Amino acid sequence: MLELKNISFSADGKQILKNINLVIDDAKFVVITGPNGGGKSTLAKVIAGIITPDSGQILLDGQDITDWSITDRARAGVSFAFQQPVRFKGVTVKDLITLASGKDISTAAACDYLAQVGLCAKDYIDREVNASLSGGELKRIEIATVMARKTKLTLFDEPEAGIDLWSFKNLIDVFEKMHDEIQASIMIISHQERILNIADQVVVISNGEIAQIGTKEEVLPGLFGIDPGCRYFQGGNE
Ligand SMILES: Nc1ncnc2c1ncn2[C@@H]1O[C@H](COP(=O)(O)OP(=O)(O)OP(=O)(O)O)[C@@H](O)[C@H]1O
Repeated sequence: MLELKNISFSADGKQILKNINLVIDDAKFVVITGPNGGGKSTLAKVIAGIITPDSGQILLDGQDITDWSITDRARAGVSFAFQQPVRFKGVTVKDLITLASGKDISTAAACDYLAQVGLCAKDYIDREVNASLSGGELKRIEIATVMARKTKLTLFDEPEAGIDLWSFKNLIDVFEKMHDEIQASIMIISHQERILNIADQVVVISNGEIAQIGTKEEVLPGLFGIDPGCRYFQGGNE
């Protein structure tokens, strides 16, 4: 279980997160949504240890990890898939998936992860994770590595961004499979209605605060009912 207690964060004199209190139970599929600039990515970075909050506590299974480094949090089972994935010059896709899995997996097993994210494994398995990969390819490779890592809590920041050509349904299948197989908590920042639809819990962050929290049945009607003429959320890519 992940617990955030009174998390606040400011930068450049602006309060970006204001006293956030949130509990993510084990094996839950949580979607964080809300208007642009509301503080969603900042919150994910606080959880992953990329930025340190000014005040408040982060507890993972009751243990205070507020001062832990990204590496220590990763070892404790927190993974973060960036909005803009990082490239690793000199490292092949197979190396990256093997590193992520933490054991010496076979080429066939590594290829299986690539196939699940819609990449033809033979075309990618030996490629270097460098600038020659497109943004969408890189994003899918990152999702494959996160699947191989099988961590307790995985954070995805707008996983749908840049993967337009990959059928949206596949992405949803990947998340549902991860959720079912690993019994892990998945926390996804998304504006996509179809991702919101598969959430156990939806958290709306606006202006640095939790504006609403509940099941999709509780939260979605209010969100979509605000202004029927102006749909804030995007439908999935058909
Ligand atoms: N290091 C920083 N210095 C100054 N302002 C920042 C910093 N990081 C974030 N912000 C501001 O904090 C606010 C929240 O940013 P954040 O990226 O968390 O929003 P978001 O909800 O993820 O937005 P989006 O939906 O557009 O991705 C924005 O107004 C952003 O400009």
